[in-house]
Order: sequence, then structure tokens, then C-alpha cells
Amino acid sequence: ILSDKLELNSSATNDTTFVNLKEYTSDFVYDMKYATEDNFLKTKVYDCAECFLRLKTVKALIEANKKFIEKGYKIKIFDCYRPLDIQKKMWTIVSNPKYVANPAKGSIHNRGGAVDITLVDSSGTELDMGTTFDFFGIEASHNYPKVSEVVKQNRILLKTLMTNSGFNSFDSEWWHYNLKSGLNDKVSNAKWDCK
Ligand SMILES: C[C@@H](N)C(=O)N[C@H](C)C(=O)O
Ligand SMILES: [Zn+2]
Repeated sequence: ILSDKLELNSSATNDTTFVNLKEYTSDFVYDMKYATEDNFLKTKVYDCAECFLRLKTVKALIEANKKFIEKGYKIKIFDCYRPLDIQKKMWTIVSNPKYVANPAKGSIHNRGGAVDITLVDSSGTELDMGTTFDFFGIEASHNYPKVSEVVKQNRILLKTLMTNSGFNSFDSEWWHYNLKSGLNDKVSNAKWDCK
């Protein structure tokens, strides 16, 4: 029988095992938007705020965060693994692959290989990235030219260290990063246990 719960802490942990980021480090800041009502669905679609990812994604993200910490910043996380059912809900609201991946194909979030993130400074203040998280418009694009020099530099900082740590950026959303090998893994609809 296939379980619809994420299989965790299996004795044979390998790079594609789903793990909880907080079990590996306390160096991240969290604002798991879909575990709140402060998101574009205007409803809490996760029962609790946990960041599950494939172990290989966790390793790459920790490597990236170390580089940001050396510069006085930290990664703040908005979303990690996302069950396919939630992707379907998102797609009914925003059926535009520039902003929400088509569930027929599956997002790399559904594969445990994507993260939605920003940067905070040493006092925990978010860097100005020009738009809010999940602003679905041209202004959120890496290629949008009419942003201030500060915003441009902040986006470049995020993109440079993430792409140097094994992630690809996503042109239409400054916050979304895909692990380079993330498309090789299976889409999942498993949910996680909330204690
Ligand atoms: C919904 C948004 N946060 C996001 O992650 N979009 C990308 C394109 C996705 O759904 O994979
Ligand atoms: Zn995303």
C-alpha cells in the first residue's frame, strides 16, 4: 500500500529522501506563507509550517546560506516541498505557467527541489526585492529593467549565490529557485505530519 505521508528518517537515507530542513540547521529564517492566510489563495493550505525537501536540495540550500551568512545575510524561506493537490488549487486561481506551474506537468516544488526565498539582513529585515512575494506581474521578473539600483543589486546577490550553489533561477519570479537536478525526481502528493 502506498503511503500518502512523507517517508522520513528512513534507515536508508539517500540524496532523494525527503527531510525536514530544521533537523539539519537552525540557520534559516522562516515565513511559511501557505501555512498562513497571508498568501494569494487567501487561505491556509498547509496544516503546519514545515520545510520538507529532498536531502540533496537541503545540502545545496545550506551551502548557499553559508555563503550569504559570510556576507551578513540569511535566507528567509516562504515555501519548500508542496503537495500536488495544493499545486492544483493554485492553478485554478492562477492558470499562468509564468507564475504557477501547471499541475499536469508538476512543479519542482512538488518534487522537493524548489524553494521560494528572500534574504534578510543581520537585524532580520528583508532586503528590498522590488515586489512582495507572489506578486504575479512583470515587476517580479529578473529581466524587468525599471527597478532601483538597490533592488537590482539585491536580486543579483540572491541569484548569484543561489546559481553558484546548484540552483537555477526562474525568470518571472525573483523568489523561486529550482535545484538543477530537481526535474529528475518524482512528483509527490504526500502530506507531512503536524505534531
Ligand atoms: C506560486 C509560486 N510561489 C511558485 O512557486 N511558482 C512556480 C512557478 C511553481 O508553481 O512552481
Ligand atoms: Zn516557487
